[in-house]
Parts: sequence; structure tokens; C-alpha cells
Amino acid sequence: MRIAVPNKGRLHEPTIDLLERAGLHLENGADRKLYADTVDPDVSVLFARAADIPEYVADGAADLGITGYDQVQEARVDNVSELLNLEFGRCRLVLAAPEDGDIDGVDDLEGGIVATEFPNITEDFFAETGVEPDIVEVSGATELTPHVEMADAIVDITSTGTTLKMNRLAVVEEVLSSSVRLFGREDVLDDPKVEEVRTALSSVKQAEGKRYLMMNAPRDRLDEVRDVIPGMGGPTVMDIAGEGGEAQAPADDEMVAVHAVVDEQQVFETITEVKNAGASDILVTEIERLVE
Ligand SMILES: Nc1ncnc2c1ncn2[C@@H]1O[C@H](COP(=O)(O)OP(=O)(O)OP(=O)(O)O)[C@@H](O)[C@H]1O
Ligand SMILES: O=P(O)(O)OC[C@H]1O[C@H](OP(=O)(O)OP(=O)(O)O)[C@H](O)[C@@H]1O
Ligand SMILES: [Mg+2]
Repeated sequence: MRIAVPNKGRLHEPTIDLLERAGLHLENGADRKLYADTVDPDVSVLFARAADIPEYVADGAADLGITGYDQVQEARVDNVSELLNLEFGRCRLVLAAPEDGDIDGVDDLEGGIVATEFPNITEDFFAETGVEPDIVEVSGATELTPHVEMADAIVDITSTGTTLKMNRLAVVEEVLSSSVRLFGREDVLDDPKVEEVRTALSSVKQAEGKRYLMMNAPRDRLDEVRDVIPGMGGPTVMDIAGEGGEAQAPADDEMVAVHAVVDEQQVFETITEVKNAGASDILVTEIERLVE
């Protein structure tokens, strides 16, 4: 099983980081290499340009791919399926035009020129509106084209909006919203390795924003403690060695260990509440992976 991942650009590092956290550690993959092995002898990695990854997967150079949804749409591949939204690399493709110009809506572009690195997505977008501008493909610095009279508008990526603002461009309409996806060629989807990889990556996403909470609680106040612990299922309750047990009759102040997975946002409040319910020795740790 070969996974194509971005070789550079803003998606490279977060993708490698995700693979590592999922336990798919890269080996023999020094910078600028085309391939890397992973700890799993059945899984290798191919480094490719973000824009080329969908083609590589469709053509069989790789079986799975990780890249932006925008790139998958632009490639117009019909034999790949999305397996997981990895949720980073969030951005929007927008139609934008000079702030002080006369393009206020899509209709104003009839007979006009639109420059973009995404000609296919742009073509599909305009096909839906019935407006037919000339679409000119450029390979970068798209934001400059309206100012050198190459285009009346552009379709380009925006996230913070800084680049558009710097170039005195305003959004006319959103074309597509994107984030990074795991996808695979349809003829390999039955391979159990695919589900293994998907589960491993998904477990990292599941664990993000979750914390593992451990505490000791008096057995006779367990219901109170349980009541204030939010989140996934009930907490796990365990006897503490040396406390109670079969040999001894349970003492009034017998303590048990309580473990639970809690949303990061709720940790602060939960700690106060479990303390009020008698818990002590409270520990909060990060979770690396979580398979539900
Ligand atoms: N500003 C941004 N914010 C969030 N995601 C972005 C942004 N720009 C690009 N992306 C996402 O990252 C993908 C790759 O963009 P990136 O800029 O890393 O590569 P590139 O410029 O196309 O590649 P190359 O460096 O090979 O020319 C895009 O297709 C998009 O999905
Ligand atoms: O809304 P913003 O936060 O300003 O982001 C938008 C910019 O980010 C991307 O460029 P990138 O920085 O990847 O440079 P590139 O043109 O070399 O790809 C994209 O092509 C836009 O130009
Ligand atoms: Mg870029």
C-alpha cells in the first residue's frame, strides 16, 4: 500500500506529523527523497506535489493520497473516493475582483477574463451560473493579474484574507470550501490495509481536543462524581491496590480510581466539580490516539 503525501508547501509538515502521530513512522525518508518506508512493511510513502497527488492515485502510482479537496476536485478523477476529512489545510476558493472596480457579481463577468490556478473548478462554477467568461490558467501570483490588465477577476485560495486585501481584491462569491482529505483509488478500497490506515489517522483526529482524566474518589460518593463527568460513556472505575478488596470489609473512606475521557473545553469545569464531589489526586493527560 502506497500513500502519496505533499512533498513541500504548507501541507507537507502537518501531513507528516499526522502520519507520525498515527504510528506510521517514516523510515529512510531523508528530505527530497521520492519514497519513504514506514514501520509497517506493507505501507510506504510517495512524496509528490499537492496538485499531482490525485492523478498519482488515480493512475496507480500510489493507492491512497492525502491532499486538499480543492486539488481532488480540480484533477477531475473519477476512480477515487474520499475516506476521511482530515480537517487541516482549511481554505476557500473564491471569485475575487478589484475592490474599486465594477465587478460586483458573477453576471458582470460575461465576456470578461478570469485568471486562476484552478481552471476546471472555475469552469464548473461558471457552467452552473450560465455566465461565460474566458478562463485563463496561471501557475501562481494569481492575485496580480487584475492589476496588470490580464484579468477582470480571479478564482484563488484564501484563508485569512490577507493576500486578497494586500492586492486590493474583494470576494465576489465563494466557489468551494476545502480541507485536507484522505482518499483512495476505488479498486483498492477492499484491501484491509486501507481500513487500517484510515482508522489510524482517524484515531489521531478523535483524540485531538480530548483529555484523559484520572482521579481518586471515595467509593460512597461515586455517584456524585459520575454525575459531573461529561463525555464519552461512563467513567471507568477501578479498585486501588491496598484499598478495601475481598480480604477487608469496605471502609467508609475507601477510595477508588476513576478514569474518563473528557472534552478539553470541559476539563477546567469538571475538575472543580469532581473536587467538590470528593475526588482527589486528579491527573489530566493528553491522548495520542482514540479508537472508538
Ligand atoms: N492559505 C492557505 N490556507 C490554508 N490552506 C491552504 C492555503 N493555501 C493553500 N492551501 C491548501 O494547500 C494546498 C497546497 O497549497 P501549497 O501552497 O502548499 O502548495 P502549492 O503552492 O500548490 O504547491 P507548490 O509549492 O508545489 O507550488 C492547496 O491546494 C490548498 O488545499
Ligand atoms: O488568505 P491568505 O491567508 O492570505 O492565504 C491565501 C494565499 O495562500 C496561498 O498562497 P501561499 O502562501 O501558499 O503561497 P504560494 O502562492 O507560493 O502558493 C494562496 O495561493 C493565496 O495566495
Ligand atoms: Mg500555495
